[in-house]
Amino acid sequence: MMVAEMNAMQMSKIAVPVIQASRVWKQFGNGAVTALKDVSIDLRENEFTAFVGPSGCGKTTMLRIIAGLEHPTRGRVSMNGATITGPSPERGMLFQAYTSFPWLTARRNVEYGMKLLGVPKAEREASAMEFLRLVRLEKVADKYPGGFSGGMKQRVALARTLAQNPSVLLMDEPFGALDAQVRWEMQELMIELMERERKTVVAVTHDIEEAIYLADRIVFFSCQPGRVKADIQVEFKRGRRFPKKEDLLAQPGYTELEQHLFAMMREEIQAAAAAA
Ligand SMILES: Nc1ncnc2c1ncn2[C@@H]1O[C@H](COP(=O)(O)OP(=O)(O)OP(=O)(O)O)[C@@H](O)[C@H]1O
Repeated sequence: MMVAEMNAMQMSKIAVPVIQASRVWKQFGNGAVTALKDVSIDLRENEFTAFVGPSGCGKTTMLRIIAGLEHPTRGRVSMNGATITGPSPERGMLFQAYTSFPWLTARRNVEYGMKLLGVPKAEREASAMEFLRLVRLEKVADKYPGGFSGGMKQRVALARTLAQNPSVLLMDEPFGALDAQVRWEMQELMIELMERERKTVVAVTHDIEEAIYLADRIVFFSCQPGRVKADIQVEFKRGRRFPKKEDLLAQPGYTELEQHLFAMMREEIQAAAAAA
């Protein structure tokens, strides 16, 4: 096979959309609120996409539609060509609120989803420990999360979601409730997981710095109604992910992208204030 052909094949494999949202509208309250207006987004395999934008511009609604927790009023969202009609273990969801069960140990929390999927006991026990090791909680595997810090609880939730082996991971402000240092540690852990697990990830975040650090691509939503204002490939990373956050900050192009995103955010906030 010729090199050029191989490259074309590899390219098409890399570019294949896992999730395709086409011309999605979402209205609430019998049309009183248009949360999304004609939004089309393709999410590609092993790509980390951040949904960014001011409050109330439809980021969470779009994420919930991809999860199958909401249905579009118009338009279609599909995964690998099949229309999404409801939640599926193929699409794991991680919320801001810690979603671990306090009455189960960390290990049982991680096993829980696998149990629902019918994974045999021995396999789920081994797998739970593997994922707890991955999020560095193996030493507290048999403790109850009630006594854990926020970061630890969120790592239990992350391990539980990953243990179900979703090909798409959807995160709604996953680190929003954590303090700055823990948030930073979680972001670096996410980079490590992306390299190891090769998932397609979408994260809603208000934090521009977090979006630039984690994402290969940033979809910026504008408000009233929610639309895609900009779809930005984070070109300056040139496909690399940075295990240490400070290494990214030193890259040429970082500051320009940050300034651009802040300027768009200001524009949107001012437009919303003028419309109010
Ligand atoms: N279940 C619902 N019923 C009525 N209106 C809703 C519902 N869910 C969302 N909305 C409205 O849809 C719009 C978009 O909300 P959404 O939560 O998707 O925005 P967001 O960008 O994620 O905001 P935030 O960043 O504050 O979470 C808002 O005006 C919101 O009030």
